[in-house]
Amino acid sequence: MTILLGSIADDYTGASDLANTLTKNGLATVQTVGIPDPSLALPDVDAVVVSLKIRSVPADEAVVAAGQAERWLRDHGAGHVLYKICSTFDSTDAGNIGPVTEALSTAAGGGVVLVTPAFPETGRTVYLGHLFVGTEPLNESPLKDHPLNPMHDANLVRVMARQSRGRIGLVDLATVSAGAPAVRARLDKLRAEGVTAAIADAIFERDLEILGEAALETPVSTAASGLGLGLARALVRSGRVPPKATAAADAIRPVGGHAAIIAGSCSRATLRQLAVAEQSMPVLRLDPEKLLTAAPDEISAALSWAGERMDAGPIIIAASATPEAVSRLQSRYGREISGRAIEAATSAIAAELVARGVRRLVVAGGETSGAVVDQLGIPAFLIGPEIAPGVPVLRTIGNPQGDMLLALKSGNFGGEDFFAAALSVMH
Ligand SMILES: Nc1ncnc2c1ncn2[C@@H]1O[C@H](COP(=O)(O)OP(=O)(O)O)[C@@H](O)[C@H]1O
Ligand SMILES: O=C(O)[C@@H](O)C(=O)COP(=O)(O)O
Repeated sequence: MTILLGSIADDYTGASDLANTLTKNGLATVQTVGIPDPSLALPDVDAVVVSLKIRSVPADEAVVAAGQAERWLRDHGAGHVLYKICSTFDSTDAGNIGPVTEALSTAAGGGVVLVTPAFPETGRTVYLGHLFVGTEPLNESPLKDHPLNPMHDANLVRVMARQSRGRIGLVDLATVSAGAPAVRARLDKLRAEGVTAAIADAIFERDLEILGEAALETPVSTAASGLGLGLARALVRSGRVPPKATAAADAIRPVGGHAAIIAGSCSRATLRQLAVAEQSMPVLRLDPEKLLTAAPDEISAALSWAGERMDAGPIIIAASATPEAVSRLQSRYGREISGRAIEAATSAIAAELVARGVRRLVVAGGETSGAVVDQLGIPAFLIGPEIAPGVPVLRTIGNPQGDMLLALKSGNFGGEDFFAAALSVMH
């Protein structure tokens, strides 16, 4: 297999979001969970997105994992490697967006790395280095209350500088609007000034097309799905993408079995989606404190509840809680400990539901999805049709439990009827 574009995603929902964008923009794409085992039969694709679960781990761990994935992607032909981060730049000051970007750039021979979380289709825009989520600056958006990576600064040049050894520059909107040659000239100037990475403004898709064209001439970029759109379109325009039969129809073939939804995201969007779904589906609200203090009991109670309802239709099990409840729990038990314990419990519940016949599974939350997919041991996914911007249907490849359909929903994504919409295309 020789690929044109490689990506390392810092979480699994983000990986499926990017794989969806690449597929929609003309690249046959597969999502792998970690570096694929050589025995795994992958289809012939233009792009591979290696999903890692490194968004919230110590930066040095993330650097090692991303470096191994980069080598695999380069060995399989990738001329450009995109480090897929969150469109809301989720990371703390000790986060790894800076360190991983620097390590990938060094491995590829240096230069200025273009960095942009812009993803206009989901309302993420960047102006003068400041990230907006819809109409709100990042630090006033719901991301200020994220359970693991609360975001308190919308100025990404500053955020990235706090995580980086090198200097961080800006490619402003006026330069982007002037076209790819102007962006290249700006990167050359920044490089001469000793800058190692630059936040790029982008508001419209055409900005991302320009940035994609400029980035494709460099070995590494760091971005959300928006730049994926630009890179994919630039590759297609270059005539280097061989024609292929579309795999979307194959990816959506029915799998039968029971259907379940597991939610660990505490985002405003997920809380609303749960409230809406509660009107038409059985929803079990887990007791988050019990998941920390008496997990086996709470898990087996949840499984009995599910067992009584699964034959009749889809069920939802959620740990999700309001920002106030999350912060109460965290102040008692610690942020990291609460998050990891709840992930362990939700993934244990998901695995047991699959053992009892669930074959269609929707997971809400990036960290939660990572924990669930790891627990199930799924090695890779084909990309099916889009349910909502950034969320495709996924079909397992090489799954020990047999073929399953999944949707890994980023906490912030999807309309208020997302859960019903997802199940309506997963049969
Ligand atoms: N009630 C709760 N209290 C505290 N933390 C929670 C609660 N419910 C879920 N969590 C944790 O919050 C984190 C949510 O992150 P994630 O799954 O990535 O969602 P999102 O996609 O919204 O960022 C996970 O670590 C999850 O275990
Ligand atoms: O870029 C995005 O916003 C998503 O692809 C993503 O990574 C979201 O992260 P989670 O909300 O943690 O799933």
